[in-house]
Amino acid sequence: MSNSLYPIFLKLEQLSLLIIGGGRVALEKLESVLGNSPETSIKLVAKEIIPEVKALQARFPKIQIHERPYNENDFNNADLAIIAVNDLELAGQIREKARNHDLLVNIADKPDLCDFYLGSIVRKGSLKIAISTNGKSPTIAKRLRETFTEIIPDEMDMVLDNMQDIRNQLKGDFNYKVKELNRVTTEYLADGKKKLFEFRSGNRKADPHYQNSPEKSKHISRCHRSFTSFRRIRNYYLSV
Ligand SMILES: C[C@@]1(CC(=O)O)c2cc3[nH]c(cc4nc(cc5[nH]c(cc(n2)[C@H]1CCC(=O)O)[C@@](C)(CC(=O)O)[C@@H]5CCC(=O)O)C(CC(=O)O)=C4CCC(=O)O)c(CCC(=O)O)c3CC(=O)O
Ligand SMILES: NC(=O)C1=CN([C@@H]2O[C@H](COP(=O)(O)OP(=O)(O)OC[C@H]3O[C@@H](n4cnc5c(N)ncnc54)[C@H](O)[C@@H]3O)[C@@H](O)[C@H]2O)C=CC1
Repeated sequence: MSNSLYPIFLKLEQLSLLIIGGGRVALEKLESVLGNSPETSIKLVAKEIIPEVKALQARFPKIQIHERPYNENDFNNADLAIIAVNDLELAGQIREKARNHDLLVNIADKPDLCDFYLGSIVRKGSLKIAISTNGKSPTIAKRLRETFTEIIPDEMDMVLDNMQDIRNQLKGDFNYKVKELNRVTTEYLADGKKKLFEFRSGNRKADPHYQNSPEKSKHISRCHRSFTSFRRIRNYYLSV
């Protein structure tokens, strides 16, 4: 079986999501969506809706809930749909209607009918990793999520903050930036804090106030911790 799924990272909060179904599976999908993109505009329609789904409305005011059978108008203005109904034939019919309205569709229990799958999602601050097993084993996707969440240190976010600072400080054309960022990360992965800090404080070397300030010590320890973590992650993977 080929693995031709193509992952993208949607700005879901700028789109409109239609969910049909209000049972356990709809709840699971909603939690995944809201956990990552809490401001998403969601219209949920289902004949019967479990209390846990209804309760989400209090915390996430952009969910509109309609307890009734779905109808054709529900597809208007939606960009994506997640279908979690307990009836395959019905799911197939809903998919056709959604397609006629140019929506991309996920049908929870029918991979063959899906335009997209939901992934298992690892989050560490700004880092996000989406995992798919090509539909073969959602349980392994979940286990991998747990493993990565455990082994990637929380300080990973500091690595990203530092790299963003460095990136913003670089002056030059695109090729120069690419070269510098590759050089910086190669060096720091190899030997760490000193060079990174010199680079980071480069434009403040002439500032005696900064050189003796608590701010400088804070920056050194922050850089040190974040790149130590980064090296630890990398060395771990190189050793297994
Ligand atoms: C194809 C896909 C389409 C889609 O739903 O998007 C799909 C399909 C199906 N799932 C089924 C069952 C389960 N799904 C889960 C869990 C998750 N399922 C998710 C995604 C996907 N599930 C897509 C493929 C992703 C990939 O490529 O790997 C996750 C990652 C994301 C999310 O849903 O948020 C989320 C984990 C989130 C997390 O915790 O990190 C569990 C485990 C549990 O709940 O503990 C079970 C029970 C155990 C088992 O079967 O493994 C069944 C059988 C239904 C039945 O038998 O009735 C089908 C239908 C079929 O395979 O035919
Ligand atoms: N992809 C996945 O992760 C998994 C998928 N599944 C499958 O997902 C499906 C849904 O599971 P549950 O949420 O547990 O089922 P459920 O029976 O609790 O929920 C089905 C929902 O569909 C609604 N519904 C039915 N007909 C409707 C209509 N005409 N208009 C509007 N709403 C309608 C019902 O009111 C209910 O809210 C099942 O078929 C199950 O096999 C189950 C486990 C995991």
